[in-house]
Amino acid sequence: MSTSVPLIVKLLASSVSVANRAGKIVRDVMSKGELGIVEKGKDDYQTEADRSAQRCIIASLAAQYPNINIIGEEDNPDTEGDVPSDWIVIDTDKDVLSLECPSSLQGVKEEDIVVWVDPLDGTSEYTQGFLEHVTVLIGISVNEKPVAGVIHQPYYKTLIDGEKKMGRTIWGLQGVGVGGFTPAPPPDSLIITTTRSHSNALAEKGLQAMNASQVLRVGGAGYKVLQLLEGVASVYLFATSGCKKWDTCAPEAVLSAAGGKLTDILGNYYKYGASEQRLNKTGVLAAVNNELHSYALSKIPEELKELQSKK
Ligand SMILES: Nc1ncnc2c1ncn2[C@@H]1O[C@H](COP(=O)(O)O)[C@@H](OP(=O)(O)O)[C@H]1O
Ligand SMILES: [Mg+2]
Ligand SMILES: [Mg+2]
Ligand SMILES: [Mg+2]
Repeated sequence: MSTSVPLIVKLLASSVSVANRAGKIVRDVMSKGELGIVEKGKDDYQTEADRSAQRCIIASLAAQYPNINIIGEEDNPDTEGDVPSDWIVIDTDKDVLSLECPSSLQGVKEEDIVVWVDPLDGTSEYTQGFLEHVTVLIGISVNEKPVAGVIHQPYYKTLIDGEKKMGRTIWGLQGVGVGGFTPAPPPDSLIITTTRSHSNALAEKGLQAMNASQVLRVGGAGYKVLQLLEGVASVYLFATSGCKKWDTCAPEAVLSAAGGKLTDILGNYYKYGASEQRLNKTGVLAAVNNELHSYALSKIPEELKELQSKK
């Protein structure tokens, strides 16, 4: 049966299943309490959860899709050894597997795809106990465009028949929409969501220019995009460099499948080909619809745009 499922749909269904497994790894590392923190650079950390979740995701997808280029955030010195067998997930999410593939994506081949993996988005928040901000991101791009993605939130709590369930998985597919949660309209006033742990003078300049009624400072690109989709914030602004392709690929795919838009602060889309530079040099501006995105873009000072484009 699965041979008749178009590649993009099957890959998205695999990504949902493996993101759930990676989320469990993220919770298990925290429960054990041995985070194994490594400082990669200034304000840039990696934990055992980042390393293990990435090994789980890449090993699982590479085993099933050998010709897809999969790029993960972490340089894993320990990828050489065997990945534990219970980390290799070959299940596919049944609901996603039954989605109708849009005609524009039906002929996609493994060679056309680049998958961007952020095994743990919001590492600073993870180490500081802001666990709700943490997400696992798997972004699927075709010919440089994010067309499908998964945002898994390992610490999201729900009660099902009186029983506590941990984690939820949100997916998006171009031309189909989003699933795994209920989107909500944006707030009535302008509420901006932005970085909690990576601000600088340029980022603050951008925020000031927005003249927002409220600024929410939270961790992770995945969580900020969830706030847009759930009507908690109107605009996500990070008017400086620092985010990378693995931070924005899945969030952009999910947001655009829901009718939203994620660009740099000049209003240009990022490209997700394998040879693109990892750094999103010119910042992030995102909103749940084009109108809010254009409004926010019009408020960014020209001087700030010029400064960023020259960097
Ligand atoms: N100056 C910087 N240096 C390193 N990473 C940065 C950064 N600014 C943003 N990022 C990365 O972009 C993601 C979202 O950032 P923020 O939470 O500050 O909005 C985080 O991903 P990771 O947690 O996956 O590394 C964060 O590390
Ligand atoms: Mg990181
Ligand atoms: Mg990240
Ligand atoms: Mg990360």
